[in-house]
Amino acid sequence: MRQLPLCATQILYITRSASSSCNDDKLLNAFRTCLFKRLKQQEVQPGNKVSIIGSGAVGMACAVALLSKGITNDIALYDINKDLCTAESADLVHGSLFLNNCNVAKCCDIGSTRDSRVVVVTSGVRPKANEKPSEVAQKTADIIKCVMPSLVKESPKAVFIIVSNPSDVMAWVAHKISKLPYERCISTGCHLDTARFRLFIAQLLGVATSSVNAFVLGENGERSVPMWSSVTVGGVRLEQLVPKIGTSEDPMQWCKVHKDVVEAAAKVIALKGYTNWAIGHAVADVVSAIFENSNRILSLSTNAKGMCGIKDDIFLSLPCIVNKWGLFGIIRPHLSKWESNAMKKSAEQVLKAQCDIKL
Ligand SMILES: NC(=O)c1ccc[n+]([C@@H]2O[C@H](COP(=O)([O-])OP(=O)(O)OC[C@H]3O[C@@H](n4cnc5c(N)ncnc54)[C@H](O)[C@@H]3O)[C@@H](O)[C@H]2O)c1
Repeated sequence: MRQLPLCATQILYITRSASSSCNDDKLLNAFRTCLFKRLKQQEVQPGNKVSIIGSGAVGMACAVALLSKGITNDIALYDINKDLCTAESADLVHGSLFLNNCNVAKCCDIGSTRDSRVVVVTSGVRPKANEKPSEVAQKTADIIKCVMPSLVKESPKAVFIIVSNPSDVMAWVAHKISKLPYERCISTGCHLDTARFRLFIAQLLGVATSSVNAFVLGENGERSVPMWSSVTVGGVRLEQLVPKIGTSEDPMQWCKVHKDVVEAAAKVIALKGYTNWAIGHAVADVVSAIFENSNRILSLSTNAKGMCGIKDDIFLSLPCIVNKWGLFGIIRPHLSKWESNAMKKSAEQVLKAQCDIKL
């Protein structure tokens, strides 16, 4: 039996009073507080300019997804490798006729990213053979530390989406360096892991990916947490059919689906050296949720302190309400005992990686 959160007790108290109904303001406010933590709303940059930092495989996949889906027609590319940046922007802008008359500016200096509505940070390094993950993380953190102050100076009201890996730790580095408010400094976190999770379940069941409702939360990596207790297909909770779903006691061993999610990127990297297309679409989806002021709920990495029993300032994926302000709120997940333990391990993993970074 899961414990009721404090605000749920408050709801019970209010409903005991006469004539309360679900459109009662007091009751609704208590209910919203129970469901999600609300973040602040601050002035944001108008327009639809998206700056992409890093014109490598991921940066360009983001650009192509944003342009081909018509999410923006105004992109600025910035990369320390000026030739690559010049070539990629020219190659894309040659397709302007087919891409909403798009403008793809190459930025020889960070100044050209000025007044971006969204800044997508993909600059990083690819791991060399035998290089430790902590070494790659430190090199990437040094890049984030180097670019963030100027990016924020040029676009102080932009929403920053950190994609560079390890993305939870890099979003924390970006926040520490920039002091941006949490609602405007996020990482794609487990948004792609969630998409893969929904896809793999859908493939097994023979239904559309969009008809599987599910979330992967926690660390973006091996310690991500599949929310088996809330997976629904056509309104049916899978846990009702397989009570121990996802755990070691599950006779159907659905945990293999999550193993596939965790190993998905490595399998692609083993064959082509990197992943880019799916993350490009995941980023474009987050940007569209912002531009459309959609209030859609996506699994993004944000400061998780105070949620799910987490006591440290760490970035982890939680179901986030996304709108024009960036993050509008964070859903308070109701976790099973198994999920709660897994979240704790996820948090420990991120904290350990974070402590290894020299800021
Ligand atoms: N979050 C996710 O789910 C996810 C998925 C895939 C890849 N990634 C990460 O995205 C990042 C980029 O991957 P990639 O395959 O595009 O790598 P890449 O090597 O192809 O591109 C990285 C680019 O960053 C540029 N760069 C380096 N230092 C810079 C600086 N100081 N300023 C501007 N640009 C700089 C490089 O010149 C390079 O062009 C990596 O950290 C990767 O691990 C994250």
